[in-house]
Amino acid sequence: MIRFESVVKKYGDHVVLRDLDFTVAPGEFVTLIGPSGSGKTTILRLLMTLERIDAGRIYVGGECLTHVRRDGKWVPAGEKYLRQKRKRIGMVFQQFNLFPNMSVLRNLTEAPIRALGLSKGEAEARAVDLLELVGLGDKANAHPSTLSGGQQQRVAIARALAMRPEVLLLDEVTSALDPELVAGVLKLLKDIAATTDITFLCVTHEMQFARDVSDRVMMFDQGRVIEQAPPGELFTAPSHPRTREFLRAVVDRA
Ligand SMILES: Nc1ncnc2c1ncn2[C@@H]1O[C@H](COP(=O)(O)OP(=O)(O)OP(=O)(O)O)[C@@H](O)[C@H]1O
Repeated sequence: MIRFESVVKKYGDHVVLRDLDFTVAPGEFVTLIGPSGSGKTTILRLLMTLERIDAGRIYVGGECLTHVRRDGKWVPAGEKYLRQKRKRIGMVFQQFNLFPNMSVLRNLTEAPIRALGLSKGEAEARAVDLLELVGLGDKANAHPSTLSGGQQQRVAIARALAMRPEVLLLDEVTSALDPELVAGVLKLLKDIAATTDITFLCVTHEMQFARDVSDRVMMFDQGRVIEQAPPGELFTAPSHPRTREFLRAVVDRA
């Protein structure tokens, strides 16, 4: 579960998110679409606690991510608290962000050992299972640089899953891939979404993927959700003029 409650995020004088409210239910797959610069990645960065909000509160799994109660008041959470909470949230990035000097296996075991306290054996058993799941059972000892972009992205997905996240954030995960590798990665994510109870929040320009996999699509513009609906509804009969304009532009570009 994810909940944004009256969230404001500014960079200097530039207000990126304005009193933003939305909820993603447990196990739901929600996709954020909208024009460049509208604040979609900022939402993911806030959930990764890479940025601080200026007002409001964010909740993950029913607990507040950004604030703690002290003497009956909400105060911004400290770094130690944020580190704890961050463990429940996985993210897969556009650029894979694998550790280049580690084998594929170690890419998957490093964080579970360090942050979750798993033994090396436990972490390796989990990693081996996940590499099988993403179709890379034979690449455990390979180094990321020897893999294709699609394979590297599969490793990044497996690495995120190795932390058993409650929430998985996807940020344009296919943008850096060669076109022929996109479908395989999207199919993998679709299968994971269908077979786990992970809550997904996804930013993508792949409208077909958004249509295929999402329970709900949120159209975002200038720091606000201007329309949200199941994909069948939003893509076929968008009600907001900005959504219609955006979808037309996306189709024209394709
Ligand atoms: N670190 C930063 N410092 C200053 N401004 C920033 C910073 N990060 C983002 N912004 C600004 O915040 C706004 C929202 O950016 P964000 O990356 O969230 O948009 P987006 O909707 O994800 O765009 P895109 O689809 O192009 O990735 C933009 O105007 C951007 O220039």
